[in-house]
Amino acid sequence: MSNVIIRTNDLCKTYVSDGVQFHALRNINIEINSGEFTVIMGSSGSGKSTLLYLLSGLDEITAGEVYFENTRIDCLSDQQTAKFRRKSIGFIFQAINLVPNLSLLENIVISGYLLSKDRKAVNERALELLKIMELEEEGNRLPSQVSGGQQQRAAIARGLINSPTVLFADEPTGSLNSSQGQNVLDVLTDINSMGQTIVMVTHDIKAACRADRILFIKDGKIGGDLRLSNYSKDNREEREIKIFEYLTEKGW
Ligand SMILES: Nc1ncnc2c1ncn2[C@@H]1O[C@H](COP(=O)(O)OP(=O)(O)OP(=O)(O)O)[C@@H](O)[C@H]1O
Repeated sequence: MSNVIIRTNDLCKTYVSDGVQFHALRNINIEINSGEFTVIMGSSGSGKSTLLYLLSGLDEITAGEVYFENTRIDCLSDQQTAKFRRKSIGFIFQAINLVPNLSLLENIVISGYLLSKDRKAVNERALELLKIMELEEEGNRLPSQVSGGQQQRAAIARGLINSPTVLFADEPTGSLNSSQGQNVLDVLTDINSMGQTIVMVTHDIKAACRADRILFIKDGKIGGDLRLSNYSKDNREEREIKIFEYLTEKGW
């Protein structure tokens, strides 16, 4: 049985700005597997975030097809798309985007209340997630009263509140210092080892070495596909060397 969870067929995205077309993604054909930690890497402007937005149904495609658990998501109605987003995906942004006047706990539960009427179950799940994120003491604080790393961990909890099929992350460590970033990556690695499928965009090799697999984008096309699952997750140095070797081999 196939464990492919997301599949694209000749996926394209063209932006039009001031009447000028820009082909941000061209004929992307990829499969993403359930339970894997997939990283999308590439230089600035290569199309990484655009791909993440199309795979998660957050933006409209120009041409091609996107299948999520065998459902074609690029031609859903607005209402179906909204339901799909709430139920099947979680999303973490570089800018974190917590609501500033709500506590961390309120930020987490509010996404749950939008989907489920069982507030008690949502509250219990939120407390469980706060524990996993090591934020038990901070739940009642406002985002401004905790560190950037703690804010991002709360955002991860918010992204997980509805137990999404896939957690998408767009440069989740981009606004954090090195130790906060490592901490957020540790959390993502832990939840992946509990079975959570993750697709993360990064240009940072230290973040990418957490992946089972890295898809490289170059000028809007898939330029490489590297599997790291044969290398121990604990030996990140070996994984970083492998990525460097691969990039050198490709002449990037
Ligand atoms: N709304 C838009 N209108 C026009 N062009 C856009 C738009 N969004 C993105 N682009 C262009 O599409 C290309 C891909 O953008 P994208 O944000 O996906 O790149 P990226 O690899 O994520 O870059 P970065 O690492 O700098 O965030 C870039 O050249 C960008 O300028």
